[in-house]
Amino acid sequence: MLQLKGLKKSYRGKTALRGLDLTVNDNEIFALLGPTGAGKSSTLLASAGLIDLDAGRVDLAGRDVTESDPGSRDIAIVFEGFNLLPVLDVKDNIAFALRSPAFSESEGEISLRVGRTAELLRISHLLDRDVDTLSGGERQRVAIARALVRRPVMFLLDEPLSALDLKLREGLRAELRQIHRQHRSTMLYATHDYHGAIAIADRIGIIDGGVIQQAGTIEDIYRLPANVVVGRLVGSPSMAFFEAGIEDGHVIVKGARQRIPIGEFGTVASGSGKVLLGVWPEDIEVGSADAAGASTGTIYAVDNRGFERAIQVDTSGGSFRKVVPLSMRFTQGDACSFRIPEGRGFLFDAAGGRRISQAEGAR
Ligand SMILES: Nc1ncnc2c1ncn2[C@@H]1O[C@H](COP(=O)(O)OP(=O)(O)OP(=O)(O)O)[C@@H](O)[C@H]1O
Repeated sequence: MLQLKGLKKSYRGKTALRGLDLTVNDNEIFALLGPTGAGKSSTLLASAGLIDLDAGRVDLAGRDVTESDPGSRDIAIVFEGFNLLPVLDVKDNIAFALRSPAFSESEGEISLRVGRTAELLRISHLLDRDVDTLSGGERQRVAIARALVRRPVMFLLDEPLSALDLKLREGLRAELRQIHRQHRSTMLYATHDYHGAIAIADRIGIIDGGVIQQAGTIEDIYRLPANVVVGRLVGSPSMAFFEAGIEDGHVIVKGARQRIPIGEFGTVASGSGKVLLGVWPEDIEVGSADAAGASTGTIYAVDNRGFERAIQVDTSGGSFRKVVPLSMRFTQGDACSFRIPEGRGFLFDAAGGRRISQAEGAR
């Protein structure tokens, strides 16, 4: 549905996109997950034709639209700021795009479509209200209705839910999925919220530094994370990294007791030298300080979540965060043990951050 090739964009010398490639398939919800300044908005704006690119090509539904103006692209975009028109009431805001010269609908048809869309988003009771009297959540629904009513071939949603409280966010996310199922629409959803991305998306693209670092299902990414950037942006908590070295066919983690045979990581591109050992925190075993054969660390922080505890463990090779059951009664400053089970973990180039081991994480 959408294919971006080699997109480059700088704003007054500040590079936002550095040769970005991305494919969004027909009928999928694709989440663009990345930190602030990663290039998410620029990617969406470029797809919609709202910024001029320095280089690259945008194909929409099999057609090269790189030089086409935004109005002819049949894309609807919902921004974080909602972009509603304060002088119009809700129903005229929703109807706004349908009254443009690109549509030739009668007022009767427009009213019917606005009514149906409002029902879908449960805002029928708000149709006569001025938009500046609405709550943030209501405004967001109106903004989505306004995009949806056009039935575009594709939706671009830029952090559409970040201004809402958790409950509203979860509710609207479920509704977006529902709308997606009913309309079989294609959505590109930009967010910096990991939980939000995995909850809504069929596939995810990890974006940082103006390029897609990795794209795939969340399972694919967990199984074989492409690089350190991906490890740091995926997971909750994200991947743990330990400074390590390869010596005599073993991976030796700085300050730790374990010597892990290199064979456990599959084929490894480099036979010696400094590496980073990345492990999903769920795979790390932690226990009391006296556990036999384990390495030791210190509990730096404990975050009690009522039904579980999130701990941060400092070790000589690096620190990591992990969720443990409440029955593990760690307190700040305690010593603890940690162990990386066999067959878990990935090796990354210490300088460039690229994954150099080939074995999939056994999950
Ligand atoms: N109009 C602009 N003028 C100058 N620099 C800009 C402009 N728009 C974006 N940038 C810069 O380009 C880079 C990418 O910005 P972009 O808005 O695409 O990132 P983002 O991932 O959407 O970030 P956020 O999550 O904060 O919205 C950032 O460094 C940003 O400061």
